[in-house]
Amino acid sequence: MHAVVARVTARIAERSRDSRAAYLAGLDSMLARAAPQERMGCANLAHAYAALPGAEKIKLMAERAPNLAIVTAYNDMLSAHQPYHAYPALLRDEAARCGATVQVAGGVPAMCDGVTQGTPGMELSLFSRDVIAMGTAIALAHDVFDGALLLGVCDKIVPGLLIGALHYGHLPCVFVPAGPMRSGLSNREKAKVRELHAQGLVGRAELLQAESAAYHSPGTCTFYGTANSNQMLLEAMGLVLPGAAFVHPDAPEREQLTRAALHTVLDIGRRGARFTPIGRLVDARCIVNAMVALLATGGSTNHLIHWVAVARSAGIVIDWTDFDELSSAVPLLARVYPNGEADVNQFQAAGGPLWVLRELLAAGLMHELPSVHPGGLAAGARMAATASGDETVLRPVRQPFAPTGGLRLLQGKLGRAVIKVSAVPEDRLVVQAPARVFASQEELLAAFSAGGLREDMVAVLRFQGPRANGMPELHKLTPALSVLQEQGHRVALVTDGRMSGASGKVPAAIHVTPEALEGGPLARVRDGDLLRIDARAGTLDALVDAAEWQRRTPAPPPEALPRGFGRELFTHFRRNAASAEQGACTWL
Ligand SMILES: O=C(O)[C@H](O)[C@@H](O)[C@H](O)[C@H](O)COP(=O)(O)O
Ligand code: SF4
Repeated sequence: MHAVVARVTARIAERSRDSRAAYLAGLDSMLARAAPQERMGCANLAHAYAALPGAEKIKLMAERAPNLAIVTAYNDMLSAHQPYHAYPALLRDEAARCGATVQVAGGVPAMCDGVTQGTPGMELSLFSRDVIAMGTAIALAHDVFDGALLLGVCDKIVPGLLIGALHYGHLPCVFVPAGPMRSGLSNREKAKVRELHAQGLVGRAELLQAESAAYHSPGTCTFYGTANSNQMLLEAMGLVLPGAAFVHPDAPEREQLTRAALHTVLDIGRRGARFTPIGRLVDARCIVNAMVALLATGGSTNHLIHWVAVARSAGIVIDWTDFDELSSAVPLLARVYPNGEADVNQFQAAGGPLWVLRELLAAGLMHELPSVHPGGLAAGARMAATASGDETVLRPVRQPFAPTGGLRLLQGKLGRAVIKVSAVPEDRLVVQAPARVFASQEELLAAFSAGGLREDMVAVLRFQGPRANGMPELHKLTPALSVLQEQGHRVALVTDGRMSGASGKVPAAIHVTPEALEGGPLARVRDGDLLRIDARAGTLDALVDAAEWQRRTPAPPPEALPRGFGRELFTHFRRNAASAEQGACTWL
């Protein structure tokens, strides 16, 4: 085991000792209970089974057949989730063949960040994660289940399902992916058309044509953003069938993998050969494996928030210093857009998540752990080829793209922040320039369209944190900032908001904590202040005289509270949200 990985794991386990012990005690008390048929009232059972066909009622009542919950995030709005419409029938059919039953225990909402990007709806996005977690708990609260199949792929949906399922840690759970769409217009070509449009060089019709050629059918979008990072992290945690993530929705193997997921939940159930409740599987080592996989692939910055919340749901406490320390030892093995030209289909063809696991396990950078698959992570990793299928996409640990991971911690006078370095050109890892403060992304884009930004600048967008407006992704800024960068200006973004997992090539210090609304230093920044983002040194500073800095009165937050688009319904989420570094949890 690599010394840094061992040290960080030990520190996390020690820090989490009491909370993890309390979590496991709760899990064991749930396991100690009698079967639902004894433990629950007759009316409860009758209600639970009322809609089942007669034969299945008998299976459950008389034969005590295993009954599995399906928690589904199906809707037609996420291309990645649209295939799920057919999954319950498929799983029901497979369960009947195994003498088991399945019930759709509940559906959870799923927001497509691509649809809401740049719109007020994006201010519900982060908190939808906790709504999904609550929905998962509501589904599993029917409490007549021997295991769960979790149907979700995208950004906040996998974290939300995982957070909810971990609150039922006594259950064996398996994630059931649906796969990516085939490659259309490449992500780089799509980004180019966006930049031309941002400069007024192509019209809306041409832009729409390009976007539609990129996003063209059912399946996950092909950039390595938050959704596809979710798949890599689920593989690293052993919560999905090995190699299941990136098989296309319409491939013949997809149905086999979905049916096999049902067998797997039965195998790891209490009557199966390898009882593996999710709450025991997800321990400090498992969380560290996810962190390592994120760093080794330059995954989404959103997981520096979501996986803190996931870990906490299993009684495990992690922070950005843990990520940063691991990043110093974990090499960058993958270059998938926005970290390179390739898309997730080329990533899969080059060896995919299993190849990454194989390399990281062999190098002692990942813990060899049990998984939902017989033989654990190692057995899954052995399914990968021994050599990379394309060294422009996947490289071995002995010859990585970079000796350190794709995400870094920044800290200094402006607070603590994170930056994705794997997508930023080498000569942009340090940017020192005058601040330009904007009240909103719209204001910045208007200034860009008016031609007012042709200069070196650090754009500061504040009051975008969890408690301010729900911490939206500000990814619509990427084309404009990219154009400025390509014109030779030294530009960067500093914000207490988020960026998309698909953002990348412009240096961005994001998730700044404490957020401006909570007295964070960003509120003291003025136009013209010299700011410095140094991703090499890991610093984020305002080069302003200390006395002057202290004298300053923090800028006031925007008067109007977020209203419309149902944002009023999330007032208590904003009020209760923990900091980004604490996972922006709204339930603590
Ligand atoms: O974190 C992510 O990966 C993003 O939220 C992603 O899910 C979102 O859809 C982007 O907006 C897609 O990128 P475009 O907006 O560039 O299409
Ligand atoms: S990856 Fe993003 S844009 Fe694509 S379906 Fe998922 S949420 Fe929507």
